[in-house]
Amino acid sequence: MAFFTRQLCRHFSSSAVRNVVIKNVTIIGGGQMGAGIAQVAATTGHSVTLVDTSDDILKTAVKGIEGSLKRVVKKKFADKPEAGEEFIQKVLRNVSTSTDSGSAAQRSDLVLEAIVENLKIKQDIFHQLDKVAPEHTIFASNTSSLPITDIASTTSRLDRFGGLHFFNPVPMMKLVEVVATSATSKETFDSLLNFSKVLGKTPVSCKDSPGFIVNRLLVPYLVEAVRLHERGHGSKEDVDIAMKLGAGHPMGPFELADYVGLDTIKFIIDGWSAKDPSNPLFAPIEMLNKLVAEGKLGKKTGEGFYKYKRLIK
Ligand SMILES: CCCCCCC[C@H](O)CC(=O)SCCNC(=O)CCNC(=O)[C@H](O)C(C)(C)COP(=O)([O-])OP(=O)([O-])OC[C@H]1O[C@@H](n2cnc3c(N)ncnc32)[C@H](O)[C@@H]1OP(=O)([O-])[O-]
Ligand SMILES: NC(=O)c1ccc[n+]([C@@H]2O[C@H](COP(=O)([O-])OP(=O)(O)OC[C@H]3O[C@@H](n4cnc5c(N)ncnc54)[C@H](O)[C@@H]3O)[C@@H](O)[C@H]2O)c1
Repeated sequence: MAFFTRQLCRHFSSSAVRNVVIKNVTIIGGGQMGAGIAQVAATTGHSVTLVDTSDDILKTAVKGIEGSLKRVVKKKFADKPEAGEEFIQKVLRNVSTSTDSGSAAQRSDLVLEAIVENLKIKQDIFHQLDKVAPEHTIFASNTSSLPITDIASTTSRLDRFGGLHFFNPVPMMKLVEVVATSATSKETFDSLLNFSKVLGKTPVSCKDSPGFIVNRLLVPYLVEAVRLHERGHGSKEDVDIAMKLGAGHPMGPFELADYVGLDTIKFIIDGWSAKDPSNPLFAPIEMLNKLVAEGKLGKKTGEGFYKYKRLIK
């Protein structure tokens, strides 16, 4: 009963919070996803603070954003290099960096987390930020596989908490899965939906179910590709060619796994296996575990299933 009363109070205390127009955004985690989301949010005129654990990581993240903007500009401003450079500088002026998530959150309409796929770490950070962020501030996670309800559970703003699941590479991929838990308010959900549209993305609505829509279908596919190869039924190269030319995918499953990051894929499979240990789909995958143990995490470290000359960042 006490728990129920507490939940009701939370809903009442925030009933004054209407649709939040998101202008100031804090993004926690300046890795592949956080940097990509920061880029898109800054390009669409938002004021973005990108937070990570060290200035060196943040420097690399901003360099990555600049590199990605150069690729965009090469096409968009093909005949006007000066206008292209001006565009890049304008976008970069919208991005600031910080190693202090607390002070960044104090100035934010939205705090979006894109850190390592680990429930405890995500819970801890939101628990801390909940104490300092303004009442109207919406919290969201970019998790690939963890229940938003579990991540939100360490905060007192269950009605102002949702999922915003972007896809890699963020500047190119049009989809955002907008996830509502049973406690997410309609105002919060609408604000997140609207934010996704302002970023130029196409949002779809998802329930807080494992893997939402895309990963619930993509992860079993990827896992089966690796097992097929482990059984000796096809080389990595042939599996990738087959899925590109036979199924029209832009990348084969091994290329995609390297692109996403093998550590992230291992976190997802291990997490789902812990929740559903008898499901053979999520049993350990020897080849994947070995590569992760060796620090071969895919394109971001220069080697995964394949070797890469050029790193992502
Ligand atoms: C396995 C999954 C398991 C689950 C794991 C969870 C994952 C997660 O939760 C969900 C996901 O994200 S799932 C993953 C979902 N993701 C997928 O499924 C991705 C599937 N792959 C693809 O859609 C395409 O291969 C790409 C769009 C990545 C590249 O296109 P391409 O034609 O094959 O190769 P290209 O020639 O290199 O690039 C062409 C042009 O694209 C542009 N551009 C590219 N990157 C850019 C960037 N970062 N910035 C700016 N621009 C960028 C640029 O204009 C470039 O021209 P440039 O002249 O070279 O500068
Ligand atoms: N890689 C993908 O294709 C993809 C796609 C969609 C969603 N996601 C999800 O996005 C999240 C991030 O994935 P990624 O691929 O960008 O990972 P990444 O390893 O590239 O980046 C994670 C970043 O978070 C930083 N970080 C870790 N703990 C932190 C903390 N306490 N405070 C601040 N920064 C911290 C790390 O230093 C790193 O820079 C994960 O939850 C992942 O499941 C990944």
